Amino acid sequence: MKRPQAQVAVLQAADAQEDRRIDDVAADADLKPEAATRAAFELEADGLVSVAEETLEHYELTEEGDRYVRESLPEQDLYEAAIDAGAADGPVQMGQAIGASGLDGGAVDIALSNYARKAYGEIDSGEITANPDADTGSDPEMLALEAVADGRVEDADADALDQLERRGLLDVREETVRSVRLTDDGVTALMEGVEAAETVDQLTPELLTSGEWEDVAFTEYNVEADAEDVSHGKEHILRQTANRVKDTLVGMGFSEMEGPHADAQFWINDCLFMPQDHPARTHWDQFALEQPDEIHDLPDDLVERVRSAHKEGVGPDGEGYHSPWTEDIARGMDLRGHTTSLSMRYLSGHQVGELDPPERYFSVEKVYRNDTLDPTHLLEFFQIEGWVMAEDLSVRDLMGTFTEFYEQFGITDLEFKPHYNPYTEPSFELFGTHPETGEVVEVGNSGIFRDEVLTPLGVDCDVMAWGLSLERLLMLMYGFEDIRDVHGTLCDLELLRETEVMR
Ligand SMILES: N[C@@H](Cc1ccccc1)C(=O)O
Repeated sequence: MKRPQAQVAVLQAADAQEDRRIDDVAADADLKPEAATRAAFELEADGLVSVAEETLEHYELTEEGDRYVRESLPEQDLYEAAIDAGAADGPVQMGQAIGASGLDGGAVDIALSNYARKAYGEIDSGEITANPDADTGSDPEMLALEAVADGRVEDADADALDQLERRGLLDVREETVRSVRLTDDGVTALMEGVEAAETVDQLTPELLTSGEWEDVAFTEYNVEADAEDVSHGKEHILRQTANRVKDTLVGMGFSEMEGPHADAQFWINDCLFMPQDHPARTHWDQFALEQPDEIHDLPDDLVERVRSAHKEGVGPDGEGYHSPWTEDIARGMDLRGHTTSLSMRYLSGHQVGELDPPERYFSVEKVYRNDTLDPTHLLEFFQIEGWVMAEDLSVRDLMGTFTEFYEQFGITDLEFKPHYNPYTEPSFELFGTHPETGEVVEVGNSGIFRDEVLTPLGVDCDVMAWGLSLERLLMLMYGFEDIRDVHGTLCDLELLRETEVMR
């Protein structure tokens, strides 16, 4: 039988009686560990060897752990000092015990919290007692520290090891170890004789520069052979989904809007008929900018019409809030709390010129809100903004658009709830069902712009609009339960690596 050189070497180095670690096999076979691993997987696919995998844990004391094992744990020091101060007979002043223990700085807090946890005694309103029965000499955590230091991890108590890891006294590193063993077929193959095929299994720089590559025969690929995982960079799932959303909307006839992340309150709030003295004004809890603190280029004619809508109202009866309004406030700069600021810029005709209905625009862009972090909120998220301008739009058009859009992502159980926005009437919130928890999750907000918004913008037909959350869409598509696993500083890299892309 002819086999590539690396496979022959692994076959010859493997044993039928015992598992041999791939690293040892590689050393005997004079191969790099990766090459030996690959050859082993290829041989395994043909039934000539078996490959076993084992996860080994390596324990190592941290610098702090190492110090304690040579001296003592801070809580042991505190206990000794408390006993000396008479705390076994009744409460004594904590300051006295701490002073006598010689502990200072962060060590005091460490001592106190572990002292109480281990029931070495009690700490209450500045006084400390010592439990005379506490056996601090055989503290399980100290014993475990000693076991690790002496290379006898197997003697250590598992709970104590966990606790040491939590206290940062111990580092645990996992290693996957693979070993190979010859199968009966492998033994037979060796007995019948295995020769190295004159094939090349790797294209090397030498082959390329010498030109030899033209004459050699290459080993066939076995695309089914198991192989070692290599985690490489890939597009983030959120970015992938954002691009898919964009493609979907373009497919539905929309064009993309773009515009500033930091924008004037004018575009974020005033154009949306949110009174400057009204609580709704800050309902997204926008972040204000200190530098620059105001925008310079606002269109005068539009500013005038928006001012008038706020102060004098709109329409023959001048309906509206008749609220105070100053341009100074409108010029203030915020991080946008929604991308409806972009919709205002485009609808005003100042971005792409006069619009001729029907028109459809969208954006998939970041927005910023001073929310409280929790499983469904971050301080920033991607909003899928969109609007359709046409004659005679109704709520059915809005619902139909959402149904069509979400269907493309496999979401077919949308629910709508009447809602309030200062700038749309009617307004609707959208909900979907989380595939894992079964909970009904809000995914977006929508409505038909009020005349008080459209008239100053110079739009005289209907406009329906929405802001949907890309992250919530992702949660419904993939079943993620905590948005912090997906992005932000706490994200779970393993989850992101392993999540399969949906198309
Ligand atoms: N701006 C709204 C979404 C929305 C946009 C346009 C019309 C209606 C609602 C939000 O952030 O929730």
